[in-house]
Amino acid sequence: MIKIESLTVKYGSFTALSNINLEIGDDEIYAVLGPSGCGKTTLIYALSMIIKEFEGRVLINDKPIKNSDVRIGTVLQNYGLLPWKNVYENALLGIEIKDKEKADKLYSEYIIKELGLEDLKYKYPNSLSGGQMQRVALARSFILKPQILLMDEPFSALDAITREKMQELFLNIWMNNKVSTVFVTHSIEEAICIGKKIVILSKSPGRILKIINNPLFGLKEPRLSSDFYNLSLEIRKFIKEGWSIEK
Ligand SMILES: Nc1ncnc2c1ncn2[C@@H]1O[C@H](COP(=O)(O)OP(=O)(O)OP(=O)(O)O)[C@@H](O)[C@H]1O
Repeated sequence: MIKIESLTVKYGSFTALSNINLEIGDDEIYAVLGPSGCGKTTLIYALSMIIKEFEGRVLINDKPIKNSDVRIGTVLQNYGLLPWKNVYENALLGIEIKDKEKADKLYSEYIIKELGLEDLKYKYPNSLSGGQMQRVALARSFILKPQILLMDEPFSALDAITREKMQELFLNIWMNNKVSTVFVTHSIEEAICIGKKIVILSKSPGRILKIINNPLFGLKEPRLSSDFYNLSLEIRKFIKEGWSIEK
């Protein structure tokens, strides 16, 4: 469980994120939508302790994040792969750093296979496409068996069809390994496919404008439901107003 209480993050005198309050259960994915520059990455950085100075509190299972030894899986925009390690080594990097003893070879192989990385195992990051690198970063996060999962536009480098496949694959793996997850995206459709809750942030400094309980979460093929279109229209209308008018 991630509890975010009155979180405000500043860069010097500039406020990037303002008074965020969220409670993300162990079996929940919060999809975060917000305009460019509103502080979505800043939120991921604060939750992953890349940014350590902030106002308010972040608790993981009721312990301040700074004092917890929680395993955090992150898929960041720059993928965070080490260029001198191959795909297999990069995928196992998180667990080997955190807890070599617990590295589960069978599970690692399963995730690598599920993410279609078997044939790429001995390749190096400089010979991979953006989408392939995203899959390696995703594999690394799952292999870590994290207690919380933070994803910053993890599928942005993929074409539409591969992106849909990856969303489905991600959800399949996640459903079998549920963990509190924050998933940042620019895509309304992706938020509906992935988020149990959809959080809409304001323009900078990012504040929470709305949290939507997503009735389509967990459906096998949400895009085929007529409610999918209605919900995306509703969100689109809300965003159009919410992001253009200062509230
Ligand atoms: N290290 C930094 N120093 C000063 N300002 C920063 C720093 N990092 C980010 N910012 C500013 O903080 C604001 C929020 O940035 P952030 O990257 O969190 O936004 P974002 O919502 O993720 O944007 P995008 O959707 O474009 O990726 C922006 O105005 C950005 O310019």
